[in-house]
Amino acid sequence: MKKVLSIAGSDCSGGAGIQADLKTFSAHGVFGMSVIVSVVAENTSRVMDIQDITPDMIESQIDAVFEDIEVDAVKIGMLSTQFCMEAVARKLEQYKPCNVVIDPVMYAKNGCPLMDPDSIDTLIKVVLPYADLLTPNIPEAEKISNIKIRNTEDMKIAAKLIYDMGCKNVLVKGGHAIGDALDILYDGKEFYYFKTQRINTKNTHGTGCTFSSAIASNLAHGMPMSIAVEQAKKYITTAIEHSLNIGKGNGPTHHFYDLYKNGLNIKESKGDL
Ligand SMILES: Nc1ncnc2c1ncn2[C@@H]1O[C@H](COP(=O)(O)OP(=O)(O)O)[C@@H](O)[C@H]1O
Ligand SMILES: Cc1ncc(COP(=O)(O)O)c(N)n1
Repeated sequence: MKKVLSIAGSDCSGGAGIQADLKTFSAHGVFGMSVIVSVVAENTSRVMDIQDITPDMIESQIDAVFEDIEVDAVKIGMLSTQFCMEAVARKLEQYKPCNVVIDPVMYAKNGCPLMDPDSIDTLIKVVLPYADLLTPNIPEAEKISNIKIRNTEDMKIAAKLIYDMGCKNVLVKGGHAIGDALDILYDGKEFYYFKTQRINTKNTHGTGCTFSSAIASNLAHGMPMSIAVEQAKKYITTAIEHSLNIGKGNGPTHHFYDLYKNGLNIKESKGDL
């Protein structure tokens, strides 16, 4: 069985962070593991409190996994401060895992900040170079590339600028754009386009977490990057189509193993199952 590690924050309401990652791993038939970087008291509407785990404890958790278990892919999510980033980067340098997918989480869907804005330089200089794939959404791509993204051409310019900062592939996600949900992958040579119709729902809590974990799972299964993204796009689209009206804010997406195994072809009604 392939083994995939998530290094991320804990979302007690279950829709994003480590919890979304582990659900996605199970749906993809990989063995999921988790290193908790921050404990976030959040729900579908707001972030109430954040407690960062100490850098020593982050490093110990990563040691505990790597000294014992071969890791086929790593997904990295919320890294709230420079100190968390440096701890994770030290361990990436030490263990040199393959298939590292980094989602540079900055805000929750409800707009609450999850990363200290002063840490952006550390994110770029210390963490980003370890990414086999970096998966910024549009606001994150704007912050990292330092350009304004207004259209597809701007997404491509940002992808190139971010690629030049040292990651091996960049996927600029268009969930925050208007119109079709278009994501653009750049591998330093070519652009690949992944497009679906926009689904009319507010229940998109955890979409970025789920998407990056699906990609990491597919890479662990041995898929080449563009195929891993293509398949993960199908997974996240179906998970959004069947997203759940849980909570008062942005509800979570739906992870359903049979949905994936059976070619994403399910008969159940949409909404709460
Ligand atoms: N309403 C939607 N309909 C269809 N796809 C969506 C929708 N919202 C987000 N997506 C897709 O979900 C994935 C996650 O993107 P995004 O929401 O931009 O990430 P993040 O959670 O990091 O903000 C992308 O593939 C994006 O295109
Ligand atoms: C612990 C944690 N990590 C990440 C996100 C962002 O989730 P997303 O961008 O996928 O909606 C979140 N809300 N909470």
